[in-house]
Amino acid sequence: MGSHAKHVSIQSSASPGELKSSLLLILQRARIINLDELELYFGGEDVTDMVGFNSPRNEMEALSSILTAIAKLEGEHCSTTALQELRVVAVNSISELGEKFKEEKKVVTQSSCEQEKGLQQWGEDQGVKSQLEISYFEGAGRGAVARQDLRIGDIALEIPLSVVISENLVHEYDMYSILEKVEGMSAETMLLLWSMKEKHNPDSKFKLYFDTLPEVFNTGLSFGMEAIMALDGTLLLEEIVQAKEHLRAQYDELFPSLCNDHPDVFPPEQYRWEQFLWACELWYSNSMKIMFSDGKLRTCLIPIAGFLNHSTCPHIMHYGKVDSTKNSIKFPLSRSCNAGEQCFLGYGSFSSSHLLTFYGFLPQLDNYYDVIPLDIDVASNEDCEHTDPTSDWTSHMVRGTWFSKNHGIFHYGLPPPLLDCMRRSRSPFLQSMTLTPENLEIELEILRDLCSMFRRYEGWTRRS
Ligand SMILES: C[S@@+](CC[C@H](N)C(=O)[O-])C[C@H]1O[C@@H](n2cnc3c(N)ncnc32)[C@H](O)[C@@H]1O
Repeated sequence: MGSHAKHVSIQSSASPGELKSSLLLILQRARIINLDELELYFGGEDVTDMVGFNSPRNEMEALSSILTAIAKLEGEHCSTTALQELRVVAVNSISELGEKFKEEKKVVTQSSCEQEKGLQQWGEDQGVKSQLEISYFEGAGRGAVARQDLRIGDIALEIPLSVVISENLVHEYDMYSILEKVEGMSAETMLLLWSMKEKHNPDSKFKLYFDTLPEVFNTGLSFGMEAIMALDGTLLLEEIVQAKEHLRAQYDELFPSLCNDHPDVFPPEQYRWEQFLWACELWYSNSMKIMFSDGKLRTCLIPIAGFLNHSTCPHIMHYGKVDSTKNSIKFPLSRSCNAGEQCFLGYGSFSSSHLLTFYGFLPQLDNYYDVIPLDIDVASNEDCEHTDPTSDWTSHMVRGTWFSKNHGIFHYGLPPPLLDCMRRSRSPFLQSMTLTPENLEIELEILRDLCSMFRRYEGWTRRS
């Protein structure tokens, strides 16, 4: 790390070129600080491999952290022209990144959004502050569009807690006294059962919200026979089948007994399996995890914010915490969004199979989180743990080698911890990766091992 711990000094008379170079030096360090576990795994053994671009997420987080540091310095009265100019260079870099990883979605002009407008109006009457309006987009349903030019730090949306659907709400309903006695009942399941019934309540406070929800979600959980047949033999189908089996078991544990024991509270016609699945899809694809002022993380449905679509390089990244002074949830911008442009949220670092199973869409751009887990017999690789502290990963995976920076010998675009583990299983006392005949022999063995391992996934790769 030695050479990376240097200070970066910026002259007040720095030229634009010098400012760009300074930003790059700071950015190289910020990228490392903001690496996530997956990026560390695929990154390399040496931090110098990770000072370059790692992923849109890492780049956005790194640039945002630089802006935060600049704002902090300015707050401490260190405001200088050089600092302000550095800020401009960082903001421009974020815009360039946004352009490069832009999600292209066309507005469907012929679809009216009367119901959505009604919900927006209801929200605003309840104290929602919104800089967004709703439109339909090709292949993505509704999405939110900036009403005016929005800059970094602007609040695109602010939702008071009074219109957020969270576990506290269920406590006010008669089903709560029944559900709280059911062993193993979670707050999420209570909310799910509550939403199945509330959807049909003509007097619900959330009637306008329920009216805007799709009748059909089309996530992987409700894929029809044709899609299932097409996915035969894939890891994706395995994920979908497992998720569905889990939900079915959960449903069978609760029904029909709840309906039999309390038909007035759980009318059988509102608690069929298809309706349960609809509610699961609603919660999987529309809920957000929010940190409340008491420090508890709660799964919530947030009307209006639920119209925001996902992007790999979103405008809104840092959300999910209740502002205790305002008792609201704010959605601030991490990159600017021009008037008329769709404003995207980051749902999380999900693989495409997860997005398809639980949200029903595939991202347009390359997904850095698409990984294939590998089963490696760790028992025969015990030496890995003792000889090298950097190889203590217990699970291994691969992803598209085009994401990798290093394709040369000893690397092959594959994750270093995986190769390391395989090398040590072949030669526990291997010292270095030098071009000796012995090492090359080991490399050949490893490549053969990899070939046979990947052959097991051939069915999957041929289909994907
Ligand atoms: C929170 S909702 C967003 C609003 C949604 N488009 C609607 O009309 O209700 C999440 C759902 O939006 C869709 N979606 C979100 N991001 C998308 C994207 N980038 N491309 C396509 N569909 C997307 C998926 O159907 C997903 O399940």
